[in-house]
Amino acid sequence: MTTQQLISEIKRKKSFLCIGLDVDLNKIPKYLLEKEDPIFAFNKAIIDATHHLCVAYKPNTAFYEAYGIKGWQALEKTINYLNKNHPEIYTIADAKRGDIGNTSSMYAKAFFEDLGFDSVTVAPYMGKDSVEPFLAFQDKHTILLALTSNKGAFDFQTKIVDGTELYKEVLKTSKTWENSRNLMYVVGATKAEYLAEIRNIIPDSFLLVPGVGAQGGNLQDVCKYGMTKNIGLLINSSRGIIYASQDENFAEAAAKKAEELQGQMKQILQF
Ligand SMILES: O=c1ccn([C@@H]2O[C@H](COP(=O)(O)O)[C@@H](O)[C@H]2O)c(=O)[nH]1
Repeated sequence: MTTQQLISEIKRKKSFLCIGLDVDLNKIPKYLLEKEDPIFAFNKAIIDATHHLCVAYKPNTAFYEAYGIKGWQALEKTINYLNKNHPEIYTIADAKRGDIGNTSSMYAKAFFEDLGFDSVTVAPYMGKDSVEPFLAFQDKHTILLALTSNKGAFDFQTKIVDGTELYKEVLKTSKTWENSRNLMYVVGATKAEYLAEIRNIIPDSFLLVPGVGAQGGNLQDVCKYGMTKNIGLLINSSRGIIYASQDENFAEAAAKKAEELQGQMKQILQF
């Protein structure tokens, strides 16, 4: 999906909500465990109930890899279901990959060609040659970790290196890489106070913003400092939406939570 198509969808749905599909078998309703593929059954119910409220879904691959071959099959079924039934919805493989060039090429092939995701999250630590194999794919996005939502972000990302914070160096340097138009960046909602400075460096790039809901980030603050004329934000909530209830009504409860966030987004987009 192109950036322009994503922007059109955001405007059409009046939503820049991304729902995280982080399926933990200990947290889903017990009756689903009887199904042949409980993870996919859960995802399908969540997608069916929420697809009109969001513009993106983000499965974090850890939650699938943790269940071995069955988990990977459930991930494949989920992305196939989305691409077949909701091709207008943007998909993010939150996999945080990145390695030497030839290995990164294989990661890119796995997520973009084999699974058919629109984007994948990538760690910038190994530098240009570890990221460019992802950027080589046309109409696919590479979402680079910039300033993450966790406390550990202060261990390295905000450290001053050669007179500038490391995360700012990631933003500045990555703009010079081949096909950098295919870049988006992760900035945690818990780091909203950094967004004004981030926007000075990357005024137009899309940001994937996890950390509202369970991690305590604030939607209004993120929008105040991070929104661009083309919105430029995908706000992710995972646990805050998908685990709204553990009863049989879990999908409706998730839709209610998603609707609350989408309602706030709709209001913000009016101004
Ligand atoms: O900085 C980051 C990068 C990625 N994540 C991921 O986003 C979701 C957040 O889930 P919640 O349940 O809404 O807290 C999860 O998959 C994280 O691994 C992040 O939180 N922060």
